[in-house]
Amino acid sequence: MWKRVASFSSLISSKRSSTLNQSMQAAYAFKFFESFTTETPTQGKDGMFFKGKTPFITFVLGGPGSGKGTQCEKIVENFGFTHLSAGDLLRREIISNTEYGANILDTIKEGKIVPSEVTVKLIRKEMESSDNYKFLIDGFPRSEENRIAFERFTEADPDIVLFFDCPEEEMVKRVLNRNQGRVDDNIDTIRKRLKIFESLNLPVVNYYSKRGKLYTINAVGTADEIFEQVRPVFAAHEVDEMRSSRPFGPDAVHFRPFTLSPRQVHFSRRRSLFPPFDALCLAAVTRQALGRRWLDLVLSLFRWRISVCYLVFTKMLSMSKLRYRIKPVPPSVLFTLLTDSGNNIDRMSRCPIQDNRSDSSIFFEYGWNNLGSGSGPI
Ligand SMILES: Nc1ncnc2c1ncn2[C@@H]1O[C@H](COP(=O)(O)OP(=O)(O)O)[C@@H](O)[C@H]1O
Ligand SMILES: Nc1ccn([C@H]2C[C@H](O)[C@@H](COP(=O)(O)OP(=O)(O)O)O2)c(=O)n1
Repeated sequence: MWKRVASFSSLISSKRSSTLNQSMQAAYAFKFFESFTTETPTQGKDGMFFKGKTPFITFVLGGPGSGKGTQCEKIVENFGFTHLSAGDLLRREIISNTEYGANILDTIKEGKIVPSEVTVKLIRKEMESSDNYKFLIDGFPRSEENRIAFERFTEADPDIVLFFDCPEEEMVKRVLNRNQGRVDDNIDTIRKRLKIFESLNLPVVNYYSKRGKLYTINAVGTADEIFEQVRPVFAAHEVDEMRSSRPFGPDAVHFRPFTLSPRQVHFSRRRSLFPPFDALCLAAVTRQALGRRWLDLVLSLFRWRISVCYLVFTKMLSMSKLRYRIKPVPPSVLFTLLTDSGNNIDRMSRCPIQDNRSDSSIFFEYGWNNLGSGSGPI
């Protein structure tokens, strides 16, 4: 059955399938998938496996024994991802003795790659049943065929691609010491897997490198040392993620899961909350400073210490996680800060009409020109 099926999967280009017996794999892949699945796969994210939140997908690539699984455990602990190891999912099929378990076992023993549709289906099923939206997909895609099948069936694109770069001899040493009773952890299969890694996996690595998604990690060193290279990648993206899931602010308007293209989501995630306020502050300070003699610039900045403090405060806030918990200061409060506190004495002494009205109302009556436009007492 595994090798009898003659129909080609429409997902796999015949050009790519020429490498390493790919055409044969492709030939039985689609039929295999048809039998494997109990439902007709529909393309697109809507209603498929994403429950109201754009998934955050990380592909974890690297040769056998490069330490992918070890680092994934640390990423899960530190950043709350759900770890989906393609190899583990396939091994689970073997252990559960599903109809195709035996075929998967043969493929793995040979050091070859299981038909993409099978692996994609298993991954997608796990994603669908997970409450999490942050996924580490370990050991996938292992070939261009894997990558294309994933894109087609899920219409999803990885946010990050990690590549653990490890010398071959180190990988061989680690795999032979792995001691997990795996059928493919023997020198013959490892040599085959390394060849396949080079011919099929490295093109995928190059593909993501060209698209600017690849983070190459030097996989030599202790697990902790390696994780110190991995940590900043996720720390940076964690901030972006929190920004995109904020319930208020500019992103809230732009963040509409499932209707944005991955590119649009990418940009909306990077939209800052504070630029309008920062710009307003900066404009206010600059305006005050313009037209003065250069010596007055320092004084004006001092006079505007509150707005400067606000500027620094918002900048710091925009870089911290607190930004998601603190609502931005409304423009009216900002104007009050700019007009009342910093210029109180000066403005009152220069204002053509001395009265008891609130500082803000005087500002709105006399405008910028009557505020702090001299080098009087601060
Ligand atoms: N940095 C490291 N230094 C030495 N051994 C490691 C390191 N990282 C992982 N290992 C060991 O190497 C073996 C393979 O690691 P694993 O995480 O399973 O790799 P992969 O998932 O890439 O095949 C395991 O026995 C693991 O304990
Ligand atoms: N995308 C994948 C991932 C794994 N496989 C098969 C073939 C691989 O040799 C085995 C084991 O994969 P696994 O990711 O567990 O291997 P390593 O952790 O890299 O040693 O599973 C596959 O066919 N397609």
